[in-house]
Amino acid sequence: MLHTAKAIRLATTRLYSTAVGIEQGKKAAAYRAVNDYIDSTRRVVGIGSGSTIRYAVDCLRQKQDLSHIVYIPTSFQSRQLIQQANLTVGTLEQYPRIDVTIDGADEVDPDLNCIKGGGACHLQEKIIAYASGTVVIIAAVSAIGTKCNEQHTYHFVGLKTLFTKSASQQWTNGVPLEVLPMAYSTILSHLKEKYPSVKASLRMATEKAGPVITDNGNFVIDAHFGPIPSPADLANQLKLMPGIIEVGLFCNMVETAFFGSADGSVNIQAKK
Ligand SMILES: O=C(CO)[C@H](O)[C@H](O)COP(=O)(O)O
Repeated sequence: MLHTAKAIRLATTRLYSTAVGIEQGKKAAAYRAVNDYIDSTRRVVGIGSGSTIRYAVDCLRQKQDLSHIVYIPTSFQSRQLIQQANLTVGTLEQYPRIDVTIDGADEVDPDLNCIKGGGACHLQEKIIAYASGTVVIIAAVSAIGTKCNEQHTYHFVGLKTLFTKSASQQWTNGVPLEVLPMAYSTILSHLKEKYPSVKASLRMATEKAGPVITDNGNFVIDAHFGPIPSPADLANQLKLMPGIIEVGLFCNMVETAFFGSADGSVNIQAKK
């Protein structure tokens, strides 16, 4: 009994310190990216979505000399973050071209191709990234623990990490595909036929009955293809399937990725 209580205490402490370490890593990456990339010469800055971007907005909020910058959000969450920090929100309609965008990622490969869309925001994120002169990614270098999102609790080891061979080795929840609701079932069927080993499912909500609905009123399919040696080819193939609106593979878009560790150090990877 005593042993069990001690084991639970130990496990809780470890989990807590790991979670704290992950947050420290996210913060270190975000602050470094802001300090390296956002100065007073910037006019229009894109703000990604997710948990790591919160630290970037927090850092931007504290910079007095950046008050002229207009921030373009990539989601409802992102717009709220900008507004709550009393920063200026703009739209893509007003500012079709963006100087630089900072965003998070679920997995990044050595060529800085990313899997994104863990928060189901990848359609707007990709539009904003494509409109940006420069895209930088921020993430914790490694994460051991649990992460909750709308769909379910993820158990992962080394989720945010540079991987060595090909995309989709750490992020095994699948490549997020934003799909038109009327097409989801036929897309699942086409995916199975075209990629027999794929594990694909409709992302379900936890705080509501039924599927996750994106900010754009669509559904999300998570399609796990196993390791992806050529992410750009896969993304292009998937985009040809009617009903798939956007694929959570961001290829050849990122200039620099910042991976933060619990000790505050940041591993910076630049596009080769
Ligand atoms: O692509 C995203 C949302 O669609 C996020 O940027 C990605 O999931 C990373 O999120 P987090 O910073 O919470 O780890």
